[in-house]
Amino acid sequence: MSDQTTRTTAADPTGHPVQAGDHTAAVPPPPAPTRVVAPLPARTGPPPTAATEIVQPSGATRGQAARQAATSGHPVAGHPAEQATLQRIPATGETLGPYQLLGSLGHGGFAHVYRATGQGGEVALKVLTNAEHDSLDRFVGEAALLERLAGRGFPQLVTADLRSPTPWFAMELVPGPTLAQRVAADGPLPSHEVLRVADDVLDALAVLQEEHFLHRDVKPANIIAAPDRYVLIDLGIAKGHGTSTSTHAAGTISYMAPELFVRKPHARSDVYSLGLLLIFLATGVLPADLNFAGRDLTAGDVGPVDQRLLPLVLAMTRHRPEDRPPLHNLSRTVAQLTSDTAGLDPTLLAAADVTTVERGLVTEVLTGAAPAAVAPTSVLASNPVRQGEPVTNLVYDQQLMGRLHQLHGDGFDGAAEDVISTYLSAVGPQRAGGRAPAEIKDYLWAAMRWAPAFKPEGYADSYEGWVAYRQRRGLPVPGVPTATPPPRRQAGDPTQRRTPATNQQATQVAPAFRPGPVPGTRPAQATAPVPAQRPTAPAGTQPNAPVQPPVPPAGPTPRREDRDVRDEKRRESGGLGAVATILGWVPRILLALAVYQLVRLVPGFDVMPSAAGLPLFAALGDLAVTLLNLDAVWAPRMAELSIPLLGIVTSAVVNLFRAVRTRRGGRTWPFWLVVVVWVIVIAVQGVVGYAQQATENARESFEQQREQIQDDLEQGVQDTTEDVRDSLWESFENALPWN
Ligand SMILES: Nc1ncnc2c1ncn2[C@@H]1O[C@H](COP(=O)(O)OP(=O)(O)OP(=O)(O)O)[C@@H](O)[C@H]1O
Repeated sequence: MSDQTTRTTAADPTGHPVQAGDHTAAVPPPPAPTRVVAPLPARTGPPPTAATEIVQPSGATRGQAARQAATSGHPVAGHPAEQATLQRIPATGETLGPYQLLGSLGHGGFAHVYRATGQGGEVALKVLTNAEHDSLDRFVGEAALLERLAGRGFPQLVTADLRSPTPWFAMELVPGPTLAQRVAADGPLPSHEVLRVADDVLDALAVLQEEHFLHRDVKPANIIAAPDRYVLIDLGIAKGHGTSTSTHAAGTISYMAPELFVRKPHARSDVYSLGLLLIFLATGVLPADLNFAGRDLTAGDVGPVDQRLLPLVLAMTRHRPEDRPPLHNLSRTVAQLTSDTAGLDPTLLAAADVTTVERGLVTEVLTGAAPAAVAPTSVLASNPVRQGEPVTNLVYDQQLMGRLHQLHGDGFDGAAEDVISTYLSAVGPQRAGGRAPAEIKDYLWAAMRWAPAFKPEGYADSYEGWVAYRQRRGLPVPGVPTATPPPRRQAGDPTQRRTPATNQQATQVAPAFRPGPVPGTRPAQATAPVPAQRPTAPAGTQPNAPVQPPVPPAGPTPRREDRDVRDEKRRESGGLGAVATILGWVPRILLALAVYQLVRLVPGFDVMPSAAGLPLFAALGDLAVTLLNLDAVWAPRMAELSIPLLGIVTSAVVNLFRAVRTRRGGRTWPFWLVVVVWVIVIAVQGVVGYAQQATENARESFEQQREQIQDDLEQGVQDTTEDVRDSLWESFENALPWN
C-alpha cells in the first residue's frame, strides 16, 4: 500500500469528505458513503507538478521525458505521437494499494482496467496509463463522478489512490461480456433484449443527466451485460486523449452524434448514440454514416429492425438534436413497447421542447457555466469533444470531411489520399500524429463506416481524375472555375442529390457537399504556414500532385465561421440560394412599407403618399376587386390589404426554399412581423377611420340641423311676411272707399 493511501477516510466515520487536497483514500470495500474522491484543487496555471509528474519507466518524470524529447528533437521511442505520453503499465501480479492485479479486463488509450483482489473481494481496478497533461484531472473527474452516481446504472466506486505515481481507482467488478463481445459471439439480440438494454441505459443516462453530465461515449463496448442488468461504464471521456492507441477510437466516432462533429454537444447527443447502438444490437450492423448527409435515417437505412422498434430508433437518431425525444419520453416508449398490452403513444417520439433538467445541462455544463459544486468533476464536460487526439481529431474538420465525403460519394476513394496529403501539408503532419495519408484514409473510412466506392469508368482514381469527372459533367469543383455552367436544377430536387450511375454501391448517396475552399483552408486549429494555392494541373498531368490549398486565415472567430458556413451554403445551393436570398428581402421590404403606412396615420404625416397607391399594389387591389366581384370602391382597401398578403405569401415561399435547402424549418419571424405590423396598421386605421367617420357624421348632422333651423327660420319669416302682407292687403282693400 502506498504511504499516501494510509491517510484513509476510514478514520472519518461521519461520512464527511476527506481533507481538502487529499486525493487518496483506502476505504475497505464495500464502500461507506464516505467521499472517496476529493476534487483536485482548481487550477489556473500549469498543472502542479506534485500531482502530475508521473514516473516514466526510465525513472525520468513525464516532464523530464517530454523535455528530453523536445530538446533532442526525437520522441522517447516508438510512434512520435504516442510515446512521450505513455506511462508505466502495471503487470499482472503487481500490487496497487490494497489490491493485487489478477488480470487485464481491457484497455483504451487512456487507462488499463484489471480484475484485482483485495480485502473486500474482487474489484475492477482502473489505472491511468496516459500521461498527457490533463489526463490526471480527467481521471480524477471520472472517479469523482462514479462516486456521485453511487452505482445507479454505473459501477459503484470502491476506493481510489489518485496521487500514487500510478493513479488508480477501484470499482465494482461487473461480471459479464460487453455488448460488443456479446454481439460478436452470438449475433444480434432479440427485440425484447434490445428493449431491456434501452431501458437500463436510458435510466443510467437519466441519472447522469440529473448530475448535469453527458456520457458522450455510448457504444456496445461500454455496456456490460451483467446477468441481471446492463451497466454503462467508461465515464472517462478523456480516454484516448492525446494518443491514438485506443483500440476503439473508430468505434467511438461511429456512434457520435452529428452535432459533436461540429463541437456543439447537445443534451440529446447521447440519445443519438443510444439509437445507433440499439440498431446495432438489433441487426448486428451499423447503418451507413449520415453525419455529412445532413438527413434523418429512414427505414431503408437501418436494415431488418423489428417493426415495433423502428419508430423508436428512427426518432432517437434524428439528425437535429432538438428533434430527438427527451430521455423520459423514450423511457415511457420503451415501457410501452415492453408491455404486451399498452399501445404506442406516437406523441412521445415527437420532437419536444427542452426539459428543465436538459436546460440545466445545457446552461450549466455545455456552456461551461457550471456551478462551483460541479466544477471539480466537470472536466469531463468541459471538453465536449476530444481535442488534440490525432487522427480522431480530423473528423471534426468539416472542410476535410465534407470534401472526403464528396469524393466518396462520387466514387473516388483513391483521391482521398491526395486530399489528405494536401490537407496535412496545410495544417502540419502533427495534426494527424505523423500518420501517413493512406493510414489516415483507412482510419477515417472505418470511422465513418464508408464502404469502398466504385469509381466511374474512364477516370483515374486521383484528385485530378475526380476534377476531370466533375468538369466533364459540368459539376462544380472546389477551387477550380467551372468550365461549363452547372446543369439546371430540377424542380422537386432542390438539393440536387446525385448518385453516380457507376457508383451505386458506394456507402451513401452523394450528399451534394458543395464546393468550397480546398480542405485545410479553415482548419479549426491550423497554425502551420501554408503554401499559396496553385492551379490544378490539367487531368492527366502530374497525376498525384494535389492542389495546394490557400493560406488558412489565422484563428477565425466562431461568428466569422458561422458567416462562412452561411456563405458556403448559399454558394452550395447556387441559383436556388440566390432566389431564396432575393425573396428573403421581400418580407422585409413589405415590413418597411407597413411601418411607413403606420407613420402616415400620425396627424400631419397623412400628406405622405400611400404605399397602397404604388402601381403593384393598386393593380393587386384591382385584381382582388375583379376576382372577388366587389364594388369598385373597395379597390383602395384591397390595395392596402395586398401588402401584408404579399408578405405572407413570400414568407411562406422563402421558408419553403429554406426548408428544402437546409432541411430545416425556415425562419418565420419576418412573416409574423409583417402580419403583426399590418394588424396594427389596420387596427389604427380602423380607430382613426372610425373617429374620422364619427366626426364627419357629427359635422354632417350638425350641418343638417343648422340648415334645417335656417330653413325653418326662413320659412317662418317668409310665412309671417306673407301673413302680414296678406293681412295688410286685406285691411287696405277693406279700407278702400268703394268697398
Ligand atoms: N467495472 C467493470 N467491471 C468489469 N469490467 C470492466 C469494468 N470497467 C471496465 N471494464 C472492462 O475494461 C474495459 C476498458 O474499460 P474502459 O472502457 O472504462 O477503459 P478506457 O481506457 O476508458 O477504454 P476505452 O478507450 O475503450 O473507452 C472495458 O471494455 C471492460 O471490458
